[in-house]
Amino acid sequence: MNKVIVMGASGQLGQCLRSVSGQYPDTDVIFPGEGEANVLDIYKLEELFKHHLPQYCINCAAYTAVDKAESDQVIAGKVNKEGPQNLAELCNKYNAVLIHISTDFVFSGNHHLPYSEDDVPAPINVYGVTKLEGEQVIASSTSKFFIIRTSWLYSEFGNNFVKTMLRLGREKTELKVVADQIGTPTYGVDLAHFILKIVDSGSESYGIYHYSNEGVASWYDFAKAIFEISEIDILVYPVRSSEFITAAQRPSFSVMDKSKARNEFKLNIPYWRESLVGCVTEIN
Ligand SMILES: NC(=O)C1=CN([C@@H]2O[C@H](COP(=O)(O)OP(=O)(O)OC[C@H]3O[C@@H](n4cnc5c(N)ncnc54)[C@H](OP(=O)(O)O)[C@@H]3O)[C@@H](O)[C@H]2O)C=CC1
Ligand SMILES: Cc1cn([C@H]2C[C@H](O)[C@@H](COP(=O)(O)OP(=O)(O)O[C@H]3O[C@@H](C)C(=O)[C@@H](O)[C@H]3O)O2)c(=O)[nH]c1=O
Repeated sequence: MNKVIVMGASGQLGQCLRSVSGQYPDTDVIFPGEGEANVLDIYKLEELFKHHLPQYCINCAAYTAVDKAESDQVIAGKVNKEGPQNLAELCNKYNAVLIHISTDFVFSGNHHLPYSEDDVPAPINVYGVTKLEGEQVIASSTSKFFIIRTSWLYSEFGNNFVKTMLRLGREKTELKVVADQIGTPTYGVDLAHFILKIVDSGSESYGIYHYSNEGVASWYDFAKAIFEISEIDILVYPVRSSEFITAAQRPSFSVMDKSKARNEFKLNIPYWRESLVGCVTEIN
């Protein structure tokens, strides 16, 4: 029986993991409460490791407020860099595998073809910089790690773009959504299955993996699909990023190539719209 401990258990992805963990009977997944699993509290973290002696640690804890990070660099840096460093050092000491979640926002967005794991990251906002630092510090602190870069995460849990659109759809009659940022949505429940499949597989092919749903969309396409599937009648206008001003700049293209994950773990990844239908049904 694999013992797995989840950090950031009450966040969106943490809750997705909780919702599917029962489908993995050979894995004992522990979800510590927030008080006992602050990734910046190395002493309490070590107590957790000593007590549970996990084979895997899944790090879903992060500072994810992309715009706020621009003016909150210190705390974003601590959570997204020092947190992973603490966990990597403990995993190394207690011989556990670290599964850490990173982001498409480590890339600049200057590509026109999907980013592979070998492409050089060059983040263009504070959140992306701190997430890249988290990746780098893991790679220099331990060797048994999986870093999963994902993108545009949504689910029935926590805060995300789908839930924001459903709320705005109830409050407004029209909406502007950027059409010049291209990426791929990822259903958190699909990602949670991928993470627990890695654990189940016992794979030692450590390293960085890209994972999102299949396909390509702009935030505008994504919003249109959310309203269509939910049968919400609202006018949605495609706009340029320059017409929707935000504190943080976002990559204009962050589609990721998933062939490494697909081949290594024999995955059949759902197309983004299919998974969106499942999520919206779940929310309704
Ligand atoms: N959301 C997205 O669109 C994407 C997310 N990712 C990555 O996926 C991962 C999961 O994201 P998601 O679940 O959506 O994020 P959430 O913001 O929903 O969850 C993050 C969790 O981490 C917790 N947390 C913050 N600081 C600490 C700390 N010091 N110690 C322990 N826990 C802490 C938060 O608690 P609290 O709320 O109390 O601060 C929250 O529960 C993150 O690594 C993120 O960078 C990657 C691509 C897209
Ligand atoms: C609410 C809203 C947003 N937008 C734009 C702003 C932004 O460019 C885009 C997405 O907005 P959000 O702020 O919801 O999403 P954002 O926080 O940028 O999402 C990112 O989060 C981090 C954590 C990641 O790692 C990324 O992969 C990505 O998912 O949509 C509109 O154009 N119209 C709107 O009404």
